[in-house]
Amino acid sequence: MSQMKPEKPLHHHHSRLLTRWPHHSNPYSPFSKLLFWSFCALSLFLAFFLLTPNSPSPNLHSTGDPSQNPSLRRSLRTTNWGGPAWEKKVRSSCRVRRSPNGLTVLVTGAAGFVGSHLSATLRRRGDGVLGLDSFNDYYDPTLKRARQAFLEKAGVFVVEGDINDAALLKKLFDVVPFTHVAHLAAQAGVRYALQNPGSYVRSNVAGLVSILEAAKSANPQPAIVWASSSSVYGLNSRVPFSESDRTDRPASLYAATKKAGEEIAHVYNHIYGLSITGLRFFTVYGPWGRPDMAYFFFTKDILKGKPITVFEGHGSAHTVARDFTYIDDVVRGCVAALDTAGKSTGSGGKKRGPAPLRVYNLGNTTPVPVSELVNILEKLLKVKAVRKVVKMPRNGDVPYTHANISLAERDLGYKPVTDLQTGLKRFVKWYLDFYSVKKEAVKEHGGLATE
Ligand SMILES: O=C(O)[C@H]1O[C@H](OP(=O)(O)OP(=O)(O)OC[C@H]2O[C@@H](n3ccc(=O)[nH]c3=O)[C@H](O)[C@@H]2O)[C@H](O)[C@@H](O)[C@@H]1O
Repeated sequence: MSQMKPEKPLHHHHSRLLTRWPHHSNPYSPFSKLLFWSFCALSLFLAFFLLTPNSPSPNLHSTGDPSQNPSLRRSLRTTNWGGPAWEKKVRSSCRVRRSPNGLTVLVTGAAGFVGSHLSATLRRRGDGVLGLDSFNDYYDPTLKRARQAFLEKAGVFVVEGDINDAALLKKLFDVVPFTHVAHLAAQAGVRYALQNPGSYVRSNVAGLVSILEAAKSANPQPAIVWASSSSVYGLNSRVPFSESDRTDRPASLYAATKKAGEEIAHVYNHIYGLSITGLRFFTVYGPWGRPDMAYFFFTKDILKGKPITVFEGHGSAHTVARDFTYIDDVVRGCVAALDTAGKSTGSGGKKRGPAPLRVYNLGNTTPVPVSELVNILEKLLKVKAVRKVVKMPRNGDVPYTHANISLAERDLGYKPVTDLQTGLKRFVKWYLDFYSVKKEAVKEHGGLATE
């Protein structure tokens, strides 16, 4: 593509180009100019797409970021949705089996960790559920495909597509009168933002806007429940974290994009009357979890006998701890948020009256030090971890999270019931089964917990 870059001053380039079209007697005619500028625009466009480098990370490559990810670029360009058979699958997945109050929910990020659990739970209850997922390769897509397989068995169709694909979203809202959107598609992970900042902006900012644009134009307008993050509290030092605390000092770009999402939610609620609920998740873990999260790759590395890096804090904030929250508890919170979401009031892009705008912490209320997380994993796996304790790098991590959940308790009836020991036991059981870890193989590294 480099030959498409202008090497000479533009006017040279201009006249040289125009000599290729001799039938235009006047090289400066309006038509020639139009051709010339179209060519320049096309060259720039192609150069932008084809010369953008790929992610440098070998195992956490690119994300929901079309410019950084060739496979995603392809999937955005090729239309693999539409047609009568596809529409039939969409409609059947959205059929409500629980009347009269059944919901019809579009779940974005349905092949993701929280999205897959939420989709299955809603479908089991008899709600109509349609999934949407880009299946990008931020982490192993085979795990996403496995989640898709269990959703298919549960009667949930997952459409393969991107949240930034406005035509696809319009089509979905044309085919199905969704009552709710559970928007869980996002570029997750705090530390990866240092490697691929653009993917956070595209998924968490542009992607959210794209969903809200589609929702505000839909008729009826759905209510939106979406995933914010405990990371919005950033450098807040008041504990436990309450929804009324400051969230204007994010420590990572990830947190900044989630905080931006909360402000964007305000705009769409204010202008268009969309009912919007943001849920601040606190380090959600459990079976079918995300391989980029510490509890997951610690398990993998401990089983392999590989060293794990355990962060410790700086100065007085010595203990690094998280309010780890078990997936089933979080899913109950999501379902309650959907059930209690008031209606959007607008139609056809016009606001008709005020609509609810809510934000809730979904945490566990019991922070546990990361060193204790490792102790529990060691006991469950019966393998001693090889720990490398290092000072927490300045990579966007915060030392401590702790949720005050009284608001969610009051409005959603949210009540987490799973402690870290219990939740990790279920995770480890799933992990060993899913990856077919043989007891014999594990014993080589020191043994394995037996039930
Ligand atoms: O709830 C949240 O707000 C966030 O929770 C997690 O972010 P995080 O809490 O950083 O979860 P992990 O990446 O699993 O890290 C857990 C703990 O392990 C520590 N850690 C991580 C990696 C490592 O190599 N060593 C280590 O000690 C981290 O500092 C952190 O304290 C998710 O990755 C985010 O997507 C989510 O928004």
